[in-house]
Amino acid sequence: MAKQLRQVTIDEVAAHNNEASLWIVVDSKVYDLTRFIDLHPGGKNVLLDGEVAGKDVTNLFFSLHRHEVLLKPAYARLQIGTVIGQKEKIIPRGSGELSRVPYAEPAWLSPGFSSPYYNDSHRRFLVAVRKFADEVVFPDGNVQDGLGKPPSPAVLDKIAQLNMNAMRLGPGKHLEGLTLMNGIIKPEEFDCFHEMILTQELTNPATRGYNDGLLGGMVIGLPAVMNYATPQLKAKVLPEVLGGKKFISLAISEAFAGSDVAGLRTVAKKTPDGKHFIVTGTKKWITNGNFSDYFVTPCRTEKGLTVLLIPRTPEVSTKIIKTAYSSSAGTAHVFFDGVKVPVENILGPENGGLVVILSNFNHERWSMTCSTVKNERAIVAECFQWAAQRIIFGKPLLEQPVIRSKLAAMIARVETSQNWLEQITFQMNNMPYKSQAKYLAGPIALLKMHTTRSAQATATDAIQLFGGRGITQSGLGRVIEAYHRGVTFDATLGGAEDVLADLGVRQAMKFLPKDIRL
Ligand code: HEM
Repeated sequence: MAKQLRQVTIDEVAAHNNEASLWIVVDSKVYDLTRFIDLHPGGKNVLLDGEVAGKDVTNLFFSLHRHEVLLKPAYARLQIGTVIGQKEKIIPRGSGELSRVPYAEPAWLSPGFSSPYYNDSHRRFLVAVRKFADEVVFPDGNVQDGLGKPPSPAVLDKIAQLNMNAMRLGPGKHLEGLTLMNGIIKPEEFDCFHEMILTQELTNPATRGYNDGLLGGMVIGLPAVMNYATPQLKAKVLPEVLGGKKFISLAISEAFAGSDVAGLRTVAKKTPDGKHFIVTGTKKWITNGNFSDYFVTPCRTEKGLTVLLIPRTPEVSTKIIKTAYSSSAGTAHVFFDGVKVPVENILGPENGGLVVILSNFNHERWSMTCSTVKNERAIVAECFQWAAQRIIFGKPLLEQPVIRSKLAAMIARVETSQNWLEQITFQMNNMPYKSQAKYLAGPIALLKMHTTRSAQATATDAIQLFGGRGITQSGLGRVIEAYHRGVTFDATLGGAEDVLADLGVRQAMKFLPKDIRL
């Protein structure tokens, strides 16, 4: 039965001002902290201070804690009543709702703005996905990311039931006949902007490892199966993976070679009867590798590179690699010790695997950029709110011109990234797939380089704004701390910034006419 809350006067609160009975008021709510004094993570003395015990400490409380502290059931139950004549003033964003903080949402969701790229189906879709993320995904992420465990099976099941796995691979034939997000959108309506929304809404700046654990391996690995596997192999693997029953990862990088795929050393040797390959080698930094059932693996073969779909067998073993973010991502070493793989598992042309790898990169980098921009925006909003509520030298941080200048730079960076991302997404919606490899490989590489550089600059600025809180894993700056640690993954996975910068310009050089001069 719900606890009956009392109506209390401010004078009554004031009488409970010592260790024997300690009450406080935060935003019209009366809390009895008597039995909490010794349990308070911030210590006992601060609660017994003459300016705190028996007082309305709303401003002080919010200068030291995130609002979420009061919403946690363990702490919410400390409330015993409300102050007569007062009303709650601090309203958190509800599940599925938009943020009211300026620049916390992209322009198309901001009051008064319109956009040529989005219609009502995108808005409906965003609200449904955001509600699902708020209620199902993020609560799981907050727990599992801390424990270093992959997303819970129950969450992955729900994701699969809504056909989100299929949607995360973008528009296309694989969506035909599926009920998407309980029917909120039809398969034929689904476009790259819906995919962008889905990718962005499932990501959370506070749980970067978990975000990748949420089947990042599938997003970057399964397209190679969809585009290059035999019909028989597709018929077996796609339903298993899209249905959330089996997991897949893209196993390219090795200790010897990262972005330099020509240097790969994993070898696949054909058996004398020509029916199998025997694969030997080690892959490194494989996202989701630790819990994957399938590995999309480029190997050296007689005359080049061949991409194989390698199922987990006793000859395949995996080991977690501890990285700066959570092991939720399942980042692993993958060891192939003489694995027998049928030739039917070749993806794309034998000895022509480079095409498979390169064609995969565009979608991979684009989807990573979607997440980077979303998380950077969330950090801009954290900083805006903090600058408004942090009182220093008697006034809010936001009153300082230097702070407004920092915020201006952050806003300009995220808006630039978002607008470029939308422009490229529009091209993806309208350009035939084959032309995309020709025209978009360069721009997507430069876009990813730009967004991760910008995101890193924002992470650094955010730490300056939050000070020590921004490098602390709990409390007010916990999102900033996690973001700052995780943003380097954005800048590294899918191609390091310098490699992408170089690729972008080299692609443009192909279009530079030889017959022009200044
Ligand atoms: C309902 C009442 C309160 C609850 C449930 C509560 C809970 C917490 C929790 C969970 C933390 C750990 C850090 C975090 O997760 O934010 C904390 C830290 C702290 N709390 Fe409280 N608290 C309460 C009231 C107060 C009050 C009235 C003060 C007044 C000064 C206070 C001062 C502090 C301080 C100084 C810290 C350490 C902050 C830091 O290290 O940055 N708390 N509190």
